[in-house]
Amino acid sequence: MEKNQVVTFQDVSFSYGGMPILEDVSFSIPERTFISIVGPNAGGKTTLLKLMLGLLKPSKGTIEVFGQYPEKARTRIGYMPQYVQFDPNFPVSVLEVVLMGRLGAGKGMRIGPYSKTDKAIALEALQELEMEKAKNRPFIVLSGGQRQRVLIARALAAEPDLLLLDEPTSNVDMAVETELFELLNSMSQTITIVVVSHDLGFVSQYVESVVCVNRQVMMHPTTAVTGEVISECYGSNIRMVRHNHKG
Ligand SMILES: Nc1ncnc2c1ncn2[C@@H]1O[C@H](COP(=O)(O)OP(=O)(O)OP(=O)(O)O)[C@@H](O)[C@H]1O
Repeated sequence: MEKNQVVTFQDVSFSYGGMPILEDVSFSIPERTFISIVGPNAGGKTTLLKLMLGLLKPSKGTIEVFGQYPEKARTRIGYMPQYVQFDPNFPVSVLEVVLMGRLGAGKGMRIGPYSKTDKAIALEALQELEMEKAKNRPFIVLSGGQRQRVLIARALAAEPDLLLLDEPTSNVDMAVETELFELLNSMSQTITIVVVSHDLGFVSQYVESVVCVNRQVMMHPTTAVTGEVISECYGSNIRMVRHNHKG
């Protein structure tokens, strides 16, 4: 059966001030897929996610998420940014960090105490990432990898239909990275997952398609990612790291 498109970019260009970052970008992401955005540093990967979230506006072209303007669809999106700062003088607990994911969930922003349902969903998300035992610990005392799991749990607590993760495994070891990608892979049976990664060799074992971002955007099924495609995406400055495929 033909899948619906969750994200559609049509002839999109974007500049920061006068500096062009993306030019005439057209691609779409079908529902219930697991894809990765790859490309060289400063190629525009984070910018692409911010456009999907409606945090940035294109200078040209149109973007639709779930058939709406991105900012209207935001309550259906879970987002884990690349960098998250927490004030060490404000020792928020792990559970409180995950509960923040409930603030934008459902019908829109709201202020007020968290409900029992919010707490149950936040705990479930922590369980999924095997971090429930740390729920009362201050977030700032966690290791980099543990923090990353908690931040993924926060994105999941929004019960998103589209999950955007910006370099979610940059601080975790290979075993945890593998576990996380297996979890994301199984979650992509029901929701759409987009992961920004530097490690094309690793993500190729899990994702169905890669979106190569380097001013232009090209989408390829993982099976069609050849050496030629890689050098087109990264230019000649690429050092490929080979990973052993499972099975
Ligand atoms: N707020 C901003 N103002 C001006 N320029 C910006 C801003 N944010 C990003 N840029 C520039 O836009 C370009 C693309 O940045 P972006 O963060 O999208 O790249 P990226 O592919 O995610 O990079 P990386 O792999 O290093 O995380 C870079 O040259 C960056 O310096």
